[in-house]
Amino acid sequence: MKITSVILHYIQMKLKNPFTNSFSTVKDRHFIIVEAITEDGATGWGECVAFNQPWYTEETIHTCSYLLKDLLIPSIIGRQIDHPNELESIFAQVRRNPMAKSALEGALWDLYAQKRGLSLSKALGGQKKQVEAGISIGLKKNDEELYSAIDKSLTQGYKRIKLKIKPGQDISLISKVRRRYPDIAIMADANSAYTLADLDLLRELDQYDLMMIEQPLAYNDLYEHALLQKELKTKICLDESIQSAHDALQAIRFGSCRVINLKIGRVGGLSESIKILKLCEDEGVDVWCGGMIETGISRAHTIALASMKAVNLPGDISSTQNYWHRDITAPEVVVSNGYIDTPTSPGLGFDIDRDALEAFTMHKERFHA
Ligand SMILES: O=C(O)CCC(=O)C1=CC=C[C@@H](O)[C@@H]1C(=O)O
Ligand SMILES: [Mg+2]
Repeated sequence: MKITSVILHYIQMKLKNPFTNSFSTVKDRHFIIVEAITEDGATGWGECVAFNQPWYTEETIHTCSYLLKDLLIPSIIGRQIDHPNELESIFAQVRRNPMAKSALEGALWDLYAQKRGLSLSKALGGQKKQVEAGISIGLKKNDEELYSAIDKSLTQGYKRIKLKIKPGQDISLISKVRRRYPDIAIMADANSAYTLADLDLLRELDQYDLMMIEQPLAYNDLYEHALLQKELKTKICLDESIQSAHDALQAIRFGSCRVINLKIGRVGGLSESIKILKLCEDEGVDVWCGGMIETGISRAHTIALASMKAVNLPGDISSTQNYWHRDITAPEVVVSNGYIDTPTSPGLGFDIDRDALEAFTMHKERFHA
């Protein structure tokens, strides 16, 4: 296939409710939606999931915009590309910056799947007809709000609940939730809010039967997580620390984690994600697909990835209704009894709602061969 033009749609979407974690409260989301068009007139879609500020990883929507416009789009436009795997060497001129690369790579995977008449799931090698959905619940103003969010998630059938924690809202929060809900599957995500000086506190979490604790220590650390994992019964899951298959290899070999939260954007795209899944399968490490408070486009990529056999735990793949009044894809992502059906039609399996896309668009930029 040959990409003859790319349109970047800069959009802004307001969340139904603010989402708070240890470092930030997200109220509205800016995305760059990538529309890539081939010489045959086919259209593929990708999404840049970076945040406005670099509190999660170092990338932002602005750094991604610069890289897409000045380096990544020019490197592929007008060029014959037979398989999205070829992008790894084409993008090698840019070190790191996985979210920028992933935004464009996702559109090429969509095109590649369409061209072969396959769903994205099948094009990746996915086998599951349905994927297991978990939900991520942000920090709340008080216990009542937290319990009501948990109750709602349980009614909707989510397979596991992820709770955000931070210093001052950790043992107290988890112990109360565990007392009130003795049998539910819960895990905690700290977004790097602790250090090894908090070892005693982190050890205390062992008594609450958490499925795992996600990214307790520094966003770029592997060494101290390995020391911590030796001290804990609870499995450590890494999120921010894993930005490539090589990071995943090091983390597994060092013993820094027993679980990986695989986010397509954070690791540079679907091709790199597949390498990580293969590694996890070979090494017997648990893995699930995370989300980025994203639109239906990125969710569609994530659902396709989660349909692969190596993904063995429910992901952060909540329904459209969880974050948005209106999404830019149709139909909505629906979670039913804790499952999402893997789409079977060619490509993403979701249509782009052009009216919604236009309604959220702040500006667009076009690039031609
Ligand atoms: O998209 C989703 O539903 C998951 C959201 C979520 O939990 C996160 C998204 C992005 C940054 C964090 O706040 C958090 C995470 O760390 O996994
Ligand atoms: Mg996380």
